[in-house]
Amino acid sequence: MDAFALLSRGGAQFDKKRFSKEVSLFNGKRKADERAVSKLVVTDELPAELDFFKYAEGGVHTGKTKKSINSANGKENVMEGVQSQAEGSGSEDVHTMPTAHRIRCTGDDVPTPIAAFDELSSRYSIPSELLHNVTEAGYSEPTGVQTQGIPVLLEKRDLAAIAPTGSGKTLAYLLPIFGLLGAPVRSATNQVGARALIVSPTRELAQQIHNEALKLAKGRKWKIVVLNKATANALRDKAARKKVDLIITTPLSLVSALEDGIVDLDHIRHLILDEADRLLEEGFLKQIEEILAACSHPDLQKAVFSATLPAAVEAIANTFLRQPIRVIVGLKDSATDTIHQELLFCGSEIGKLQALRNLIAEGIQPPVLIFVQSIERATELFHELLYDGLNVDVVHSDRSKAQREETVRRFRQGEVWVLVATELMARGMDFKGVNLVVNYDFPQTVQSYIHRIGRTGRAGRPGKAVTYFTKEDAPYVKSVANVLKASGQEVPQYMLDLPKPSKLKKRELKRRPIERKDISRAAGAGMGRNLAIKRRDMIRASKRRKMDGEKAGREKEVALAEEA
Ligand SMILES: Nc1ncnc2c1ncn2[C@@H]1O[C@H](COP(=O)(O)OP(=O)(O)OP(=O)(O)O)[C@@H](O)[C@H]1O
Repeated sequence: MDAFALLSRGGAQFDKKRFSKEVSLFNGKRKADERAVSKLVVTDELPAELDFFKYAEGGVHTGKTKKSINSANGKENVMEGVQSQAEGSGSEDVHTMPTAHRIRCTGDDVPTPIAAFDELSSRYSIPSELLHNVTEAGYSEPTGVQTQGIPVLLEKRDLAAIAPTGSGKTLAYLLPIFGLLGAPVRSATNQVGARALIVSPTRELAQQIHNEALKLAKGRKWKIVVLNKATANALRDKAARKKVDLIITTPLSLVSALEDGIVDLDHIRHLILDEADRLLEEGFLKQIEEILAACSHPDLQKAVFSATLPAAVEAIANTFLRQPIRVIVGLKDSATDTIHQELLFCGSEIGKLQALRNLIAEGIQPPVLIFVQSIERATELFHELLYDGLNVDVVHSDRSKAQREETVRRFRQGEVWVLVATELMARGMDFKGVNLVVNYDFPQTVQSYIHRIGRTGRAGRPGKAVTYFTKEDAPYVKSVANVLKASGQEVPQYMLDLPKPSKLKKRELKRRPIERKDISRAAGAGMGRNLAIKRRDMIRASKRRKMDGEKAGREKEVALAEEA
């Protein structure tokens, strides 16, 4: 289908005349030679540059047949195939899913899964308005993680849920929370304050969860608050605080609200850690410990959710989960199988830029998300693509909250077709129609790879992910190549034969990304002097315009705040 028709289906409007240049770009009508880029030769054999390892034989790994991107029955079902498997000791209950979901479930007294949302009213007295809102959202049947996760949470059990990106984990915890919150408390004397808490690693994700929660709670008078400066101010009023039912927050916002004494977690009964493996990593762990300590209710129910949960992090989770039930959908730490994945050796930084320009020249379907490893590189690549005349924007943590929100909004609406992003956008963000993810910079961990590419191929839709690597990344390629292999994708054998990185090297990479040549320097390298000067001037002018725009925006914000 035509990319623009596809985007317009989601309500976005495109002025093809005004953006005729971009339209031709995205439709692949622009001649490749106009772009003065040399074509990269994609090879299945070990590139000479990588032969310093002196061991790998070339050839495509053909041990597995490639899975089709759509499910075999053509239904928009997130999961396919039945594969239930016992894990752990024989004393644990193991559920065999009667439906077409690959689920492994361990723990004591595992609740029976649901086959349909309707069952929730008879089994758990879930209010009809809630189920009506589920139907209104277009969810006709529960996804794998929902079939098992929802009853586990409704039976007030602790839960560790690991399910692929885009498989509906948000609803798997929101629906039970609303089911357990009961009727909204209206009388001031009975109000105790927040009874449920959802923690997510980024503001953007917290905001997205908030939007989903509002949709699901439509018609019910629960007070749902996403913590930010404005709401924190409002919560200084004790009476306002008592009215809150559910708080959604990042760890940092919550800890500073706790320190300011404007949030009280004594009555929290349900705590969800979304993207739990990220939250339990160094950097967030201390804050999570503070939050756990502040949730002092004896009946506190805790649940962790993620698409990835490495064993070491799960061990940390198990220190605070009480007799948890563990639900794994699909293969643990694997990519969603509706994503077609490619790994591309580009030789050098110049090669990466050429590869991206080739890809664009050949025609790509927006929306496209491009990941880089740092704020500087995001800015550089953004300016390169802007210079190329693309409808592009950039999002990273150095941009103001208002700018970040606006960029995300415009990307969702289809007003921005290519978004350059840092790791900030890698987790949880639900951009429904993303057709392509490009890992311009090789991800620092396998988990990062899985989450980044998981921005496409969501809710059973097909998607594509291309990952570039250079000689410098070669030591880390094998782990990602194994993810491709596990998802049934074709992988050149030499990638699988590369040596594993040592634990030390992995730790180093996790701490600090690989040093790379600047994108702008790489961009200038292949050009004539005059072209390079012209390019530099254009980028400078665009930076100036952007800074002027941002300054004006900030002044407007201040003026508005003062008016308020
Ligand atoms: N039962 C359902 N049927 C169809 N679509 C659903 C269902 N439940 C959720 N979805 C849709 O699936 C998409 C992905 O859901 P969600 O964002 O919760 O995924 P996730 O598993 O949390 O992904 P990630 O690991 O990336 O955070 C959303 O657009 C959501 O609206």
